[in-house]
Amino acid sequence: MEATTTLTLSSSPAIAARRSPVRATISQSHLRHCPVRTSRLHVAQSLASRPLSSGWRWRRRGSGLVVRAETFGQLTTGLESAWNKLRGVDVLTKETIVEPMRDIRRALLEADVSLPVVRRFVSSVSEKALGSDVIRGIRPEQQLVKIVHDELVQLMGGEVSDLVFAKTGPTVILLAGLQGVGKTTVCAKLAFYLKKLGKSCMLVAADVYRPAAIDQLTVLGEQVGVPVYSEGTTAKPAEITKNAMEEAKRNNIDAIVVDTAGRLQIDKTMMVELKEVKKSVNPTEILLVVDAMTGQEAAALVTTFNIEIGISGAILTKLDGDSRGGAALSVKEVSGKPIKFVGRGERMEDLELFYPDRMAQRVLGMGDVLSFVEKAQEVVRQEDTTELQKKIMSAKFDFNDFLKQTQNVAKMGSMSRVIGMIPGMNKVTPAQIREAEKRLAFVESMINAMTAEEKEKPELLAESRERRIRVAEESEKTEQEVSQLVAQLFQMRAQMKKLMGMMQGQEAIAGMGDLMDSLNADEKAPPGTARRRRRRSEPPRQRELDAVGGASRP
Ligand SMILES: Nc1nc2c(ncn2[C@@H]2O[C@H](COP(=O)(O)OP(=O)(O)OP(=O)(O)O)[C@@H](O)[C@H]2O)c(=O)[nH]1
Repeated sequence: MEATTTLTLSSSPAIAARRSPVRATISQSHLRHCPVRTSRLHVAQSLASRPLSSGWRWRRRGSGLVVRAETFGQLTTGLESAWNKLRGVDVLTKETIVEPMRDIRRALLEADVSLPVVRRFVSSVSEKALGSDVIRGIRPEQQLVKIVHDELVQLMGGEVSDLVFAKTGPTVILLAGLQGVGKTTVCAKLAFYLKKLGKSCMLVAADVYRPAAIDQLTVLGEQVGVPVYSEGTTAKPAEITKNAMEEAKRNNIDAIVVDTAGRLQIDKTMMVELKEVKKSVNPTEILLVVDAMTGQEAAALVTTFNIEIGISGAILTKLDGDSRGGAALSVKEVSGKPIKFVGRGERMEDLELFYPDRMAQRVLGMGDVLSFVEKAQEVVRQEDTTELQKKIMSAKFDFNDFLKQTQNVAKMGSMSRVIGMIPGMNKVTPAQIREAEKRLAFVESMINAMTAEEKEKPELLAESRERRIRVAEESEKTEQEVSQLVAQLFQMRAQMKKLMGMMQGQEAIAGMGDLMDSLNADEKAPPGTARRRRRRSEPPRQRELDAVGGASRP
């Protein structure tokens, strides 16, 4: 009997509104020989007897593998092998760039960038590499990285292409796209984005073929706090949109976002309908929503829609999935239309403007500091930061602060996304990210078992073994794990204060307080025996530092 794996096709909230998760058993051999992407969609489709959006998630039970590749991970690695070929080379010549350019070509093709685009890109980079002057102190591989970076930025449109707003009357944003790419979700995300800009917004349910689409839009509209205009499934989309426009004018609404029906593939009816809507309200923006995981196919779709109805740009969804980057790199070059936004998750805040330069940095594994700072500024209020700095400098950083910081990171997006924005962290593997997420949940469970006083005064836990035992019992952890957590907090206090002190030019603080000593002593001594006091200056036991996950050695 062939080994089988049970797949739980858990669905995302929006799909859950339409159908329950689907469970299936599939043979290992079937999974083994299918590339992940195909088997995921193949499995989903064979089970659900209809093509599903790639918004489904799947994971094998037991010792299975959580399938989640990193956006651009493969492309970044492929490009890196190009730079590595230039190690020891002193100047870029026709001969020395042959191998690196072959690597770049292969990396782009594997990222599902269309061949004509790859050919043009490689020839442009080669020309610039050979034409570039040797700059003193700049290594050839650094020169090539810079040339590739600039070419990637140009390939993706050069600069950000923001939403265009109507000069008078409501701005009309018409969304089109195939089934399941994320149009309805993007409608709500756009409303969320417009509200952040201080603009009033109304959603329009013009997808009259799927009653669930109207319900879904209504639910999402409530979630974002914007009205949803609909006339059910009997009226024509053009009529609905026209009436919605009148309603928006009456209520002085700044922008309306129109959700339209998706199809499995482009069909005449869909195009005729979109042309009628366009004629009835003359939209300010017609944006095609495409799934980043469809690679160069997305670029072809944008071209077709642009020829058929004329579009002003594209919105790339599911960039948080295992997209290889081909869509992001191909759309502008193939269709001539810019990507205006990217979706990086299912939450309403997971829609952001598309910055070609930042995307190029991520592709090159340089992180995305600007987005990181913007995200941090969105979730962390200035006064909280000032308050936090004071607490750090007075070594009063407590478990409430710890919890607040972890929650702020969570608000910035998934751990993999936050890490992806930090330069040099692109080497962090999905397994390490999952480990970090697990560790965070583990720590939060212990903190949540503490009393408000203990969170504010961790010294109480350091001084009282009974308290630590109670927290361990309530959080179903061991006393040792609670002790390690408390020890880590004191480590963090010292390191953060030292770091802050160095940044402000102050002297690093003296060693850890007695509390660490009493804590360490407890660890060693069997329960109930007297505590051994340690000298103040003695650094925390290496085991504590190791327990902090390899914290800096004394
Ligand atoms: N991971 C991820 N999922 C997304 C993103 N955008 C949308 N989704 C999910 O994709 C699935 C389909 O989204 P919908 O908005 O229903 O797609 P649609 O194009 O309106 O689908 P139809 O109404 O059938 O045409 C949902 O589960 C969404 O939560 C994204 O950026 N990342």
